Amino acid sequence: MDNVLPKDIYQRFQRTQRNTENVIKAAPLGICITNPQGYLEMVNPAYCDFYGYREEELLGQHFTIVVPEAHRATLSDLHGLFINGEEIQELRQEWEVRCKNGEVRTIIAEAARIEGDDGQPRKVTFIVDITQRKQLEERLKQANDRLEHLAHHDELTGILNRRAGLQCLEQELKRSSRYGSPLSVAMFDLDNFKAINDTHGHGVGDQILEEVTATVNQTLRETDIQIRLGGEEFLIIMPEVNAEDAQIAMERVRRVVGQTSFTRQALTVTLSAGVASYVEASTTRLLDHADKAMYQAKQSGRDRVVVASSM
Ligand SMILES: Nc1nc2c(ncn2[C@@H]2O[C@H](COP(=O)(O)OP(=O)(O)OP(=O)(O)O)[C@@H](O)[C@H]2O)c(=O)[nH]1
Repeated sequence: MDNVLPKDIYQRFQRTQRNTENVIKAAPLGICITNPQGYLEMVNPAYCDFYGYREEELLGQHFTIVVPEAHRATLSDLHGLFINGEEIQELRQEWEVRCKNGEVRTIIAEAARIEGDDGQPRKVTFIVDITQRKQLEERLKQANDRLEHLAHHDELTGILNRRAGLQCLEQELKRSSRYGSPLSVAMFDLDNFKAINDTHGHGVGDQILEEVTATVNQTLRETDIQIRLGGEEFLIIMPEVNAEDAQIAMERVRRVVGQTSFTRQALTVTLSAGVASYVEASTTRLLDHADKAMYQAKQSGRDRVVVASSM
């Protein structure tokens, strides 16, 4: 280097500077430089393309031109802290930004503090568009939520399915056993449902199941839990309710369902129910008793509630 003339050094320096500028121009990621007050001093083509602005529309503008209204104050504060060196040297964060056409996108912005040729600090920000990744993540989350819901709920009626319902009963039984509180269950089955399907079709049958579920839910207390055991058979868990009150509640359900017209065809349907109350912490025994009581209700003419004899 000793024998290099000052003119050569100057030319080399100029070439290096041009090279750097070309690299910044060609960079696939958006780059901008802001002054200490937050005004844009440099934007590269990728930055302009991403936001949909021309270079001259951005230069001299406050950087929050691309920030949604709700985040402007926060980002301005953060910029001030960062440029004055009160925060970490480099900042990497995910942000929502707004393009010229109003579209909101998600970026990861990585910022570094540099010294400008006037000795003042500058913020260089590199942005990477992660909108698509975010959208995919969101769709994946929604799909997972849906799967999670389907794993525990009956698709037709939206109430708990058999597996989730029985787990729930298990928990409620444990609670009753621990605190010595009452717990009742009512198993019910729609009467002569086959005839409805045969006469009006399976679609109408499905609609009746949906509407009956909603009617029963409205008739119950908020703390009661309705479960679809399968087909036209349901279970209601009534925490803190003794056999006598469960019978009263179930009689009300039976009456309301029997008096309601379902579907556009204004069809009526009745139900038979068996009520059993907790004595010992066995899900199987409790369900068995409710089932037997429901069978008795069917046997003795349907459209009635039978309470299981004490266990
Ligand atoms: N539409 C519809 N029908 C169903 C569904 N699940 C079960 N079923 C029908 O429910 C009917 C049940 O018939 P059965 O078990 O003979 O009982 P029932 O006709 O209700 O007579 P009882 O229970 O003795 O009063 C059958 O026709 C099943 O196909 C369903 O998800 N949708």
